[in-house]
Amino acid sequence: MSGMQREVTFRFLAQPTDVNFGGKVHGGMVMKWIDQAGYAGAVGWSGAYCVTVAVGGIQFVQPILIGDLVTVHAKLIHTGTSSMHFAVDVLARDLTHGKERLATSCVIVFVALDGPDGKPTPVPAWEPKDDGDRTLQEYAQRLIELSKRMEQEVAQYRPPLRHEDVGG
Ligand SMILES: CCCCCCCCCCCCCCCC(=O)SCCNC(=O)CCNC(=O)[C@H](O)C(C)(C)COP(=O)(O)OP(=O)(O)OC[C@H]1O[C@@H](n2cnc3c(N)ncnc32)[C@H](O)[C@@H]1OP(=O)(O)O
Repeated sequence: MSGMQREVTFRFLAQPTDVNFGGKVHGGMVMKWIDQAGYAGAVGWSGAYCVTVAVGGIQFVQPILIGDLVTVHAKLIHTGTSSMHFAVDVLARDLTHGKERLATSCVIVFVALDGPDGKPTPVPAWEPKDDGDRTLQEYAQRLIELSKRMEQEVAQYRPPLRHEDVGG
């Protein structure tokens, strides 16, 4: 039921196909897991088809190795009209030693659409319940501001796209 499921957790083992030549999981693979967990959270919250629009504050803190137990935890921390902002932590645990460590964290933003090729559609509003929630919501809002400033910065240096550049 939409508006009821705030958190999603994926848990699996890091496999040889996930790692680079140095034996560490590719950053791109970690981002794929983040995208998938965020997508599951966004669809679970909104009950609609969702697309990724932004990722902010991503930090690769520690590597993930083959055989580590990986936990990807996505938690809704802010909703706009059609957007849902999830704080995602990726944790890794060497099963032989048992200690879990933070590998990667970020905030990922999804927008609910009224169909796979549709337009943004409203999502159920989420309200913070305690000070911890309020702190996370403020963090999401600060990242939106930073993202807008970054877009303005990038726009100054990106040449305008021509019609033929986009395959039209
Ligand atoms: C039925 C099929 C089943 C399939 C099931 C199988 C799938 C099983 C595997 C799934 C695995 C995972 C999948 C992941 C999902 C993808 O990876 S989707 C692919 C990557 N993403 C895209 O292609 C999206 C491309 N972007 C777009 O199409 C357009 O930007 C959008 C999202 C339609 C928005 O259009 P727009 O005209 O910019 O709309 P606008 O009203 O201005 O903004 C909408 C909202 O986005 C927010 N926004 C826009 N830009 C930003 C930004 N940079 N930062 C923050 N917020 C932003 C706005 O603030 C606004 O928020 P609200 O105020 O409504 O809360």
